[in-house]
Amino acid sequence: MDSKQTDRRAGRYLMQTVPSGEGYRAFMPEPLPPSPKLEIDDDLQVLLSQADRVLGRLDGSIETLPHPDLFVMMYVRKEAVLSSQIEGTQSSLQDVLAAEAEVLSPDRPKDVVEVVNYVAAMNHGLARLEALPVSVRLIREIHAELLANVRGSHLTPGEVRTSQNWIGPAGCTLSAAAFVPPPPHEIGPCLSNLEKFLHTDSKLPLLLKVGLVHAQFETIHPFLDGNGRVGRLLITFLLCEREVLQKPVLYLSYYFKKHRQEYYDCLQSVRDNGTWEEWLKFFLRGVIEVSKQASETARRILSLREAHRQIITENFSRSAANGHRLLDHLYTQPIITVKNAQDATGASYKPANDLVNRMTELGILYEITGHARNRKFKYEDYVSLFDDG
Ligand SMILES: Nc1ncnc2c1ncn2[C@@H]1O[C@H](COP(=O)(O)OP(=O)(O)OP(=O)(O)O)[C@@H](O)[C@H]1O
Repeated sequence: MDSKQTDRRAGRYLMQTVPSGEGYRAFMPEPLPPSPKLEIDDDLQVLLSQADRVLGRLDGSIETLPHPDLFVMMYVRKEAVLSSQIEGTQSSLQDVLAAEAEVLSPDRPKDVVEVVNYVAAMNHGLARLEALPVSVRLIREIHAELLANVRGSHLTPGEVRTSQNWIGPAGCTLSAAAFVPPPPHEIGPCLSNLEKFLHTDSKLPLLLKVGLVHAQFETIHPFLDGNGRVGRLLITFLLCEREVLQKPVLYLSYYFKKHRQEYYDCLQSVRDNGTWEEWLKFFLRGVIEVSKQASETARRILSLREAHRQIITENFSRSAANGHRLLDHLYTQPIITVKNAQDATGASYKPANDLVNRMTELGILYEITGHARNRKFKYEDYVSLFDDG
């Protein structure tokens, strides 16, 4: 493709002026799919088949887990932490798990609320997919969940922006921005074109479609805040909606974070040079990398659970059933109090306390507060499986 064909392929810059007379260039994306159409060369083809294969394998390996939903919940939390870290919050997976053990704790850090909101947005979106296709309406609902009652809530949760925004180093002016997305009156038409593309039954392989949609969404930048997070959630929702994945287990936040500059450069080059294929290669490499990692995590969970079930069977003659019950509970809530253990097993305080103490002696749980009262216990081996990133 020659450069004349590509430099307007993704859209064009429109000169705009603010009332003070200052000029800037806002970008107007062309509707998808790209024209001239995607050139699927050997490299792209190989990446596409590999991504399809590893994603299929990931989907299958989740099915082999005894409690796939437990894995999914941990995964969603990890994604929430990573995704919120890209945005600049500082909570760790440990903070989130600890806060969940004490849901009503008044000293729950604000950053954790943001992460918990991300989990809520994910769950809301997945539940809504039963009744509503991935659409502008769903995108707005997810945005409303994501920014409800947190920093940024003044930024109109669930509403597309009515003012011009821009991307650039902190404090930069509109005219010095790295990128200025479409003017506010163009957001409606841009989003409805995107929705049309989503619902058009094209022959485009799904992963390419998802990659195109993510990049286009980031270019439209329809909200004042949270565009990165909503755009990453869209990837997961589309894969679940089209049943490539039975469970929401593909998250690219870690990959985008690790290759942040390349990620931004690829998006910018699509706009400036129409290089959709290069972006898609970057995207597919991410799908391959994170699918492999997630399959490996699933495999390790399976063997960890087997090993710990065995230890419990050998060491708990009478209370093995409660031990197994608590063990399974730990896969959803890996930091617990004795009260949590009571709730999970149905045992009264004394046997639940004995159970937790015995699991601590056996090295399955670790007490993390160092206090004699209000103790918290962590299922360290499990949590550390999610430590990457
Ligand atoms: N040239 C660019 N430089 C930086 N980010 C860009 C660029 N182009 C698009 N983006 C997108 O903008 C997103 C950030 O937008 P916004 O701050 O609204 O989202 P967020 O969810 O609050 O942040 P984050 O994505 O950092 O978590 C990035 O994740 C990226 O997808």
